[in-house]
Amino acid sequence: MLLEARNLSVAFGGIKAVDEVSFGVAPGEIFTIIGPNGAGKTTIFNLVSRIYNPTGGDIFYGGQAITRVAPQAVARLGIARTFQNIELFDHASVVDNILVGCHVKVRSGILSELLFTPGVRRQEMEFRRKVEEIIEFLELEHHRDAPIASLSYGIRKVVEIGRALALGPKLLLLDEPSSGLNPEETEDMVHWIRDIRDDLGVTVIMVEHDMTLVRRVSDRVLALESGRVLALGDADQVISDPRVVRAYLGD
Ligand SMILES: Nc1ncnc2c1ncn2[C@@H]1O[C@H](COP(=O)(O)OP(=O)(O)OP(=O)(O)O)[C@@H](O)[C@H]1O
Repeated sequence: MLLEARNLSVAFGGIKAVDEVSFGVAPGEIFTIIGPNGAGKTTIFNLVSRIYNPTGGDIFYGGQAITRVAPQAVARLGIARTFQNIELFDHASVVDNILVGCHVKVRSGILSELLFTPGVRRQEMEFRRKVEEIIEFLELEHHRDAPIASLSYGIRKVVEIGRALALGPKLLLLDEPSSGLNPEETEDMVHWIRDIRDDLGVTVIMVEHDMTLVRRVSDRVLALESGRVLALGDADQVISDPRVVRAYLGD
């Protein structure tokens, strides 16, 4: 397994947002977490990306426990994410926003960065090349120099994915990739998610409400309700599970 959660729990003021949740994600899988509002989906992302500390259980990545490592260390290990509400620099260009993603991974000292040593310069060139590759991959050429604020919501979501890819991740966490998108943009998103896995070999875990998207791209699905596992398995099987249908209808 590339990522494994074992009996993962977190409580906020006595409320168990995530309660003894266990699941594993295999390399190359597209794994989706579904569930009604407040079920604990984003909280699981915040636990994996180490924004929250669990109150119980463990998280393993490539067999190594990451339950207590710092968020920056998680990024360096190759776990990247996007957010439910896009978090980009609105007045910077597409190129510059994606470039930020490259810098998350570097550890060159502040002094060598200030002096702009040959090593740093080489690295900067390498980053620029990487950004161009991502821009081409995500077909953002037309928007490369545009400030984020001037772009449609759909394009911004793709840029945010580009920034996450700049980290060179093995695992990509996508928080509601279709939220705020129109049907045409959602259709494009289906293709981006598949291409990221098929062409770049990146394992994807996503949180998603749009069941058409979930069904079309997911290998396996984890359904949560009130912080607990309701169902886990094949996408079609979980989506049509009567307990899952009931949980959504009660939402
Ligand atoms: N930092 C926090 N402090 C207090 N409560 C929190 C915190 N983060 C999450 N929660 C609570 O944990 C529960 C799960 O929230 P979470 O955001 O994970 O749900 P979700 O399944 O992602 O919902 P949605 O579909 O609405 O995004 C909710 O009751 C929420 O209020």
